[in-house]
Amino acid sequence: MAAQLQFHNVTLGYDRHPAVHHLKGEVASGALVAVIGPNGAGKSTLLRGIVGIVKPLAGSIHLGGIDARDIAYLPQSAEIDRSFPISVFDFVGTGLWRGTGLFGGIGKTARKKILDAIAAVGLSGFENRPIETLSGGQMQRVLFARVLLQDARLIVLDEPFNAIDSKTTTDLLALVKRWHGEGRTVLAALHDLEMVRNHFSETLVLARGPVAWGPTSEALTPENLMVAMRMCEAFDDSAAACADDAHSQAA
Ligand SMILES: Nc1ncnc2c1ncn2[C@@H]1O[C@H](COP(=O)(O)OP(=O)(O)OP(=O)(O)O)[C@@H](O)[C@H]1O
Repeated sequence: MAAQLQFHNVTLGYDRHPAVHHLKGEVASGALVAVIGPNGAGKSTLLRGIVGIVKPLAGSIHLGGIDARDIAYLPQSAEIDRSFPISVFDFVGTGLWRGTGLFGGIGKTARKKILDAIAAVGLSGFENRPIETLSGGQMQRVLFARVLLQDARLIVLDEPFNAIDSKTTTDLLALVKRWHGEGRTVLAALHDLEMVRNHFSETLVLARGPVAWGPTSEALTPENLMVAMRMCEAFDDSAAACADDAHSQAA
């Protein structure tokens, strides 16, 4: 299977302080990958690196045959400014920007697509509600509807099931499985290890650097989780980029 994503010894971070170190490897097209690790392990940073929000301090990330517009990204809910005055319909409709442009009009076909996406996440009737009035679980459904509409080859989900009830989780997990069944590549940062074991075929255990990466049954072991915990605890947050990273960046 062709690679959808390649990590070439990539280091990602903020203000020259690395948050994810020396990641090498690739994600096959159509893979369903869980990214797990303790708090602060670098999961969000890695996902932000993939979608281009965080630029590598060293090394590189290659997208196999797609460009950044072909990626749908669901950020952590805390990163979304819910006070922005926008309705559910208009927010979900931003998933079509790739086709319509920022100021493109929404025609009949686009309107139907938006309504269908809202219906697919069980929110018919909520179209005119301002997003700030939604519950956490409803907002998560809205975010999934926007991803659905993006029709992307690569889908990147940052803690998509955080703080939502089991019914919502079941519904949204079914969407993830549908995307996987359609041959899309899906990466998700997750904390629920039971869910990972039961539903994700591949797992990357991250602790600033990779601890293990492969079939979930081999990567998600108590030993690897213990190593990840220790590595995160020992990590020096104020460390600068490695000398060889600084060199390769300058080159
Ligand atoms: N915008 C930022 N500026 C500076 N440092 C940041 C920024 N975002 C994250 N970091 C730091 O990068 C490191 C990795 O954070 P990251 O959010 O990627 O971890 P995570 O695995 O997603 O954690 P969690 O499970 O708690 O969401 C942490 O030390 C964090 O403080």
